[in-house]
Amino acid sequence: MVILSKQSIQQLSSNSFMRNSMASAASSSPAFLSEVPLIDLSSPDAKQLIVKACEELGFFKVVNHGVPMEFISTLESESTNFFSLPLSEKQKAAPPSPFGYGNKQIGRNGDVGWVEYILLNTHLESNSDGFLSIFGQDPQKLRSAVNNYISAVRNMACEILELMAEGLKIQQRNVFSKLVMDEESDSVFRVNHYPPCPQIQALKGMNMIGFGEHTDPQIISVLRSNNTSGLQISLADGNWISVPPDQNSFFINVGDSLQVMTNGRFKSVKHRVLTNSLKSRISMIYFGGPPLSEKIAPLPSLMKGEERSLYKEFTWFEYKRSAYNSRLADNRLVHFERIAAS
Ligand SMILES: C=C1C[C@]23C[C@@]1(O)CC[C@H]2[C@@]12CC[C@H](O)[C@@](C)(C(=O)O1)[C@H]2[C@@H]3C(=O)O
Ligand SMILES: O=C(O)CCC(=O)C(=O)O
Ligand SMILES: [Fe+2]
Repeated sequence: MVILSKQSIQQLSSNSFMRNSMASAASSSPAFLSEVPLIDLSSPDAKQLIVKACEELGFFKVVNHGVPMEFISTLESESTNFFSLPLSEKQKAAPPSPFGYGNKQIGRNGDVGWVEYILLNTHLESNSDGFLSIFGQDPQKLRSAVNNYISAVRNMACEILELMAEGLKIQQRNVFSKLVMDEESDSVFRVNHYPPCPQIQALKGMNMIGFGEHTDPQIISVLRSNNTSGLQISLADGNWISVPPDQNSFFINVGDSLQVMTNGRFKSVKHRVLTNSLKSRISMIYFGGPPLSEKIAPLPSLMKGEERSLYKEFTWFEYKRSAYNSRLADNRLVHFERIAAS
């Protein structure tokens, strides 16, 4: 269990934040998804089950993932140590522009949440040593902890993307995975800390937004959290469903770019995080993105008969620029949809 200092909790409890986020307090529906699709990566059925989950929900849970527990716990404890530092120390690594420490403000367009976080470039050499030395006591130790974790998670993401291609009967098995394995891949790593929010106990039936609803713009997101609940996904009918936490598994989100590459067959899942009144949540997410110059378009081999592309042509650079100029809850793909011919 992660225990954070009273101080780090107080840092988030400013009155202006409470006023601001009360306005966006969400009514909680305690429903838990009876079964999040569960994929055993060692099972021969994995590829079909992954395709089914991506078509129906855009979200699933993975076991037998092969990521050593030691890599996960080392990074979680480094992160816990960092978030327990005084705010003045953490702010030496701020603002997240785009990489660094962020507190309550998410992105550049006015979104706020009951969260503090670290955003890192997965090419670690692009993050300054100064930043890494604030994050960890020993930058060298931290660098290797982050490297070990990211490379193991990237390999797992690659295996999943190859199973997706096989399940979709695409000849080129690495059609998706080569994009995140590319040296130029524009991938991001994020650690979120949601301190407990005791004030919400008084607000019966309400919850504070930790991270507002959104879809992830990249190809694939690989999320691991501690055992504190909070993550919710939106179903096709608009209902929000709580995802039971599982610290030994990973959760996979289909991102907007994969929705486009499959011409809408896979769904980019809308999700959000609500804060817990008693326990802090730590999540670590790898966002696998393509190189900036990559053209994102439906794969011709997936287009059946007269099927037309639902999207205009764009590069990841163009999509990312547009996404980073949008608010969290905006539908970012709508600007890239083709108007259907009548
Ligand atoms: C409000 C925003 C935060 C975000 C950039 C954006 O303008 C819209 C997309 C957001 C998101 C969601 C998934 C990831 O957490 C993230 C790093 C990303 O690539 O897109 C965040 C961006 C962010 O926190 O800067
Ligand atoms: O922190 C979480 O559990 C999810 C956060 C998230 O969706 C994101 O950072 O994009
Ligand atoms: Fe997300």
